[in-house]
Amino acid sequence: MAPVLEFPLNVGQIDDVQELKKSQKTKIPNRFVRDLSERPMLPITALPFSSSIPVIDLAKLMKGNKEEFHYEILKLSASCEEWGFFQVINHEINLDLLDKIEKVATEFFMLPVEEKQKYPMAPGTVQGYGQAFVFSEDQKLDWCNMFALGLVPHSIRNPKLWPTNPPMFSDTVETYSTEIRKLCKHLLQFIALSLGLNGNVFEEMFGESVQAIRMNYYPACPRPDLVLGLSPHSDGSALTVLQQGKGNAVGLQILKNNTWVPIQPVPNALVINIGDTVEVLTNGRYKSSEHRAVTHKQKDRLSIVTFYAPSYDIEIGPMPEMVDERSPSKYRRYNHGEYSRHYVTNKLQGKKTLDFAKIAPETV
Ligand SMILES: COC(=O)C(/C=C/C1=C(C)CCCC1(C)C)=C/O[C@H]1C=C(C)C(=O)O1
Ligand SMILES: O=C(O)CCC(=O)C(=O)O
Ligand SMILES: [Fe+2]
Repeated sequence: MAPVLEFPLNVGQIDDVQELKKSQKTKIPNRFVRDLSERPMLPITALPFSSSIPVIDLAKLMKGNKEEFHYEILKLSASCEEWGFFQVINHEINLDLLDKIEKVATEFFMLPVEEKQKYPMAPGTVQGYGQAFVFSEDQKLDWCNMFALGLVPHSIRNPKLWPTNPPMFSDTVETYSTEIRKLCKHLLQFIALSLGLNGNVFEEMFGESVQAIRMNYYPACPRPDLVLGLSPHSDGSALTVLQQGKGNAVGLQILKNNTWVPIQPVPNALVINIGDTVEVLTNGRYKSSEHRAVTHKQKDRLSIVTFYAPSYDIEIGPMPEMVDERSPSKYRRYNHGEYSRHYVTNKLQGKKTLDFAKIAPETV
């Protein structure tokens, strides 16, 4: 199933942000200037909770003793309930591979714009090079260039969008994605255990999980106070794995208690967040938190993001173990393919996309 819009869209002129930057103008085009209520508060680095996102040691879950395992599982459960985010260390992914994907992604974004535009993201679609989630002429744009590919199942791949340059790009994406897929499977097992469920419950339910990768390149911006790198949203996936470029600016922020909390990168860690699907399956116990990216005046930033989601064929709804008299069902049952289509055909707008699944949107 290709989740695309079927009518022609007029999205207006979408400027390539790296090219805008090269033109050395300090004036930000109006389409990137956010309304006052949406503008980020700067400085962005020293807010009170900035170091609070929990760090989970996967080694303690995979091969720790009983006490270590128990402690880490409790930490995992608290992270998913309170933050919907955590960072994972000792994730068993070769650090050279993390460097390599960052290298090929950076090389790709450094190519001449004409080369990158050989893989265009058509309006209303989410794969290729450009800006996703733009549906109208008057929609504000993100200060970001994106490149995204569907990976699994093979039927969602568009071979025309796989770059031949840099030469190692496609092979590196394949190797990286295989490793990240294993990590997602392990994390979902521990997430199930942290809920008191059978460790295989998600994998058995998901069928052949959908996997996609998106590389986000946020050039430095002369007016980071006026723009957003990426609009506020929650992810439609079950789980998202985010790799932040080494030595980059801090840019990811999570909305917690009505405050945008910056995520300080931990060396060699991967950021994990709970997506809408796990929020629905757990009947809201584990949160798919709203997040966004902001830009930096001097430094560029790269993030490499993997979305891991159930097969489009499966039906989703709160798991019976997560529903009782005190916690009645907050979400209806629906087909994940339909949710996916709904997600990719609407602009990123906080957690609004999840209204699709809510029984009483205003009360959850
Ligand atoms: C911000 O989220 C996304 O960009 C995104 C897109 C994912 C996809 C591709 C880049 C190509 C193949 C299809 C797919 C929709 C998976 C998020 O992915 C989430 C959203 C849904 C829904 C989902 O299943 O994964
Ligand atoms: O770049 C980031 O830190 C955020 C990326 C993100 O949230 C996404 O791609 O869905
Ligand atoms: Fe996201």
